[in-house]
Amino acid sequence: MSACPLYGSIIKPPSSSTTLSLLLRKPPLSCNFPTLILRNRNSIFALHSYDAVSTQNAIRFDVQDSTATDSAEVVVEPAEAPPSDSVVADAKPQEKLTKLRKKKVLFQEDDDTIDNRFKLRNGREVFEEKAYLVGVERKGDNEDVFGIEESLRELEQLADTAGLMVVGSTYQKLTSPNPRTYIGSGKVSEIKSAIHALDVETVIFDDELSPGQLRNLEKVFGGDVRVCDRTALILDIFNQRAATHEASLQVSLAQMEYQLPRLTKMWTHLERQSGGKVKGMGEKQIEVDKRILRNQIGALKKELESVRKHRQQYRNRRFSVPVPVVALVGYTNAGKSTLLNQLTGADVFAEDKLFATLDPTTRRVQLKNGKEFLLTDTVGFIQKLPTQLVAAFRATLEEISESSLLVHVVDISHPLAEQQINAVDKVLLELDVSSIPRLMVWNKVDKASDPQKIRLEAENRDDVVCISALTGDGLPEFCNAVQEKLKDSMVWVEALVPFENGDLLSTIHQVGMVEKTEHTEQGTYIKAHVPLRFARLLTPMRQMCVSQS
Ligand SMILES: Nc1nc2c(ncn2[C@@H]2O[C@H](COP(=O)(O)OP(=O)(O)OP(=O)(O)O)[C@@H](O)[C@H]2O)c(=O)[nH]1
Ligand SMILES: [Mg+2]
Repeated sequence: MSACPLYGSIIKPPSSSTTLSLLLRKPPLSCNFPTLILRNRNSIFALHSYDAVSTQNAIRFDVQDSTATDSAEVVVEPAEAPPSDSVVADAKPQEKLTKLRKKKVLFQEDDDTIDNRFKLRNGREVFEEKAYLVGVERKGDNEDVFGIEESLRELEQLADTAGLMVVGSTYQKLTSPNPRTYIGSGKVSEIKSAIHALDVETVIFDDELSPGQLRNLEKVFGGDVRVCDRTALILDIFNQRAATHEASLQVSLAQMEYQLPRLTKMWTHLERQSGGKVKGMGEKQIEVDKRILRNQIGALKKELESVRKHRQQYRNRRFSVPVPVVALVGYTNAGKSTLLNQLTGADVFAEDKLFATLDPTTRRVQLKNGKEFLLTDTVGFIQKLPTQLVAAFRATLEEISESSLLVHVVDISHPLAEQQINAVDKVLLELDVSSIPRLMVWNKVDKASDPQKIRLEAENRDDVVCISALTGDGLPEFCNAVQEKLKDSMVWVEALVPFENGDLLSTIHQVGMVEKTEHTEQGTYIKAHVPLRFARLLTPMRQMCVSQS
């Protein structure tokens, strides 16, 4: 069995001599099913997380053991056994344990303080860790349009969404981040003082840290402080929020790909033992761990592929009824789900948190004039979106690439609305969807400081509609604009539909834009804009029409 390279620390002491109630802080990149091995002078015993009460960011193990003492050492292993060619497979249990990183159980807080820090969020118990945020403002960097303070504010929102309690933040102006520690040595000392003064448990960096930076910072801050970056935090939020099998697979894949280059960390103590040289057991173990992880990544990709095939079949079935599909895209928290709920009476989870939605939801929008279209809600975007996530969510985002129209929902009341628009455009560019027509929607007009000014500005531009998804203001105009835009993506047909194809005629009315119908002896003569896929169906009737004229 191989050790999990990233793990939590014990944050709650045994509460009585007979019941050992341990809270294992779950790291952002923890294994899904860790085994906890508790070892003291007298005994070694293993627990599996499925025996445990799982909270969003902590796992509670309740065990009956009167021999447990506060000097117990704790290690965490993944539950699954490695492939049989693993070099550690034959090692004796005792030896294996010595290879694992050990941690002293530290009991610093009493039960009451700890219990107060459990908060109920969305019906789940979350342990509020104390977090400290750190950013770097690059001197003369015009690309960093968000500005460091705004970027840190967004990071705070992300931390809050993940269930952390932000107790402080700091940033430093640098030409470029320090390759060893991301920030300069003076700043490192300042953060170390803040860690002690504020009892900080997690330090979060606003940019993705290299594996080396992560390792060095963990070393200077000390073993009990968890160091993570924006990417790990976003991955953690996605992990917490993944509700479907497909979303879970996608997040696990992204997490493992993030983890792969960072695997060295676990074995640094072995490297030290071998006199600082990276040869020997530690190195072999890294290779084994990397191979195991690569195998798991391969298996996950295969499983995702089969899930995708199912989804494709479902989508093909949906396309057999040629209702145009409109995809809602936009920055996280812009109001996409609220808009879908308002228009369709759907019950998609919408809240003032980042990444409320992970899975695409599609609902039918029926208009008063009898027309209809399908509206798809998608995962929100964010600046500095981890590339692993974009890649892993490509399947989900296929919903976007196969739609007839993209509706870009913008929170126009946000002070950085323009920067958010640019961040979304950047992701859309990566997704290669430039050929799909777009409609821009300025949402939350009710919340803007000067709604009238916003409305006037929108009127001067022909590609923007102002709405309030919350109050329903502007929704009829939105539906009209969607229809007009859809018309642009349709093709013009003139066809003679025989009377026996009455169903077809009503579908044309449903999905297309009918300009004229005329009953003739041979059937109904129709002039309309219809979706391209549908136009193909009508080809024989179009020829009939030509031969008639
Ligand atoms: N005042 C106001 N609040 C709104 C409006 N539309 C949405 N909201 C609020 O904004 C927050 C985010 O809304 P969601 O619909 O969850 O946003 P989303 O774009 O789906 O977010 P993600 O799923 O995270 O990408 C919620 O608290 C909504 O109530 C609006 O028109 N006006
Ligand atoms: Mg949403």
